[in-house]
Amino acid sequence: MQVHRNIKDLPIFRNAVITIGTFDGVHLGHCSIIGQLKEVATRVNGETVIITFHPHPRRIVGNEAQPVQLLTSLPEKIHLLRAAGIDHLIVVPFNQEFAAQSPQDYVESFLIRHFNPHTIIIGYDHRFGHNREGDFHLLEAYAEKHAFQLVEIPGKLLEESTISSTRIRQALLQGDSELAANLLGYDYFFEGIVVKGNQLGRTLGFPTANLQLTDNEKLIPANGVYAVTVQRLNQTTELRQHLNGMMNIGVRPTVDGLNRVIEVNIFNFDEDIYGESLQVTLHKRLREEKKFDGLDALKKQLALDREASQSFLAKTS
Ligand SMILES: Cc1cc2nc3c(=O)[nH]c(=O)nc-3n(C[C@H](O)[C@H](O)[C@H](O)COP(=O)(O)O)c2cc1C
Ligand SMILES: Nc1ncnc2c1ncn2[C@@H]1O[C@H](COP(=O)(O)OP(=O)(O)O)[C@@H](O)[C@H]1O
Repeated sequence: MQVHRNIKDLPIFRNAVITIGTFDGVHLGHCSIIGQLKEVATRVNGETVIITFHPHPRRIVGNEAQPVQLLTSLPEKIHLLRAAGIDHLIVVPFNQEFAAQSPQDYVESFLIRHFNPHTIIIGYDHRFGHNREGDFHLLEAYAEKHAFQLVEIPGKLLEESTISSTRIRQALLQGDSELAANLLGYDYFFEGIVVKGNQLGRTLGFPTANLQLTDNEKLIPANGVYAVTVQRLNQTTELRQHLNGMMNIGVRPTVDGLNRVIEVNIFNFDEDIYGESLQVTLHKRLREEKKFDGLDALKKQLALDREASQSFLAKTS
């Protein structure tokens, strides 16, 4: 897959079969659109082209008090789309100027001029241009004159599909990581750098790597204890070491209850990994975070959590 970030420097596409969207999460709903894109491209001997925007448009033109938290960082999205077998990904820098284009300019000066589409596959509710005034009907008006095919993803399919980035975000925020995984088609993951905590973990017999997420727009799932796998990247060899563990997301009411932290205890592991980067995949939420009556009670629970996590991971690996 070729990734293009400069609209002014695009190749000439062969029968571009295009879809447009933010594709946050690259979930199963997105995958069915990608399947359709590939099918058409094969039939017309064309290339599959996805146009996406970065930053997320809702971060630029949205008026939400809480900025939208994302399921995938840009590098993760690129990785997932590459794995899905797309030929070209165009990452359009989304800014006020791009958002302010009239819908007519968007179609003529952006879509047609730069992509000369053979086919555009788009949801019936897709909106574009200033104030999201452009819609499917406007594209239809251009289709004949500029000789491109317009394929509508039927509204019925979109409405009946229970898969949406919003629903997956809600599932993760409510602690339903299994539902999220069923809709994503993979287990949710994030990446972080190991930072110093208050060095209490090792005295409990459960050292925990405290993580600072690499991408601060990434969604942090609900507080609680999770069975996880960890990928540790060896910077020199670029090999990934796969490890099992358990993770707590929360404020640790037993010890301080102040800041929200993400911390992972890795099983059968004893190395100093401060400053390293870990990718953590959530496999199951085991329980809520609780306030224990002292550190001994917490330690006993951690031993039970380790058993629960190990037995869950043994079943799934
Ligand atoms: C799997 C796991 C579950 C945890 N569950 C709780 C909990 O329910 N309540 C709590 O107060 N702290 C919980 N903790 C956090 C511990 O209090 C924390 O790891 C300990 O204070 C060490 O902190 P440090 O890494 O800053 O040294 C949990 C930690 C892990 C790794
Ligand atoms: N099994 C393990 N799981 C997680 N971290 C470990 C483990 N063994 C050693 N470590 C190292 O110890 C650190 C965690 O120890 P801890 O006492 O909890 O300190 P901190 O409060 O700084 O996180 C990790 O950042 C890592 O460098």
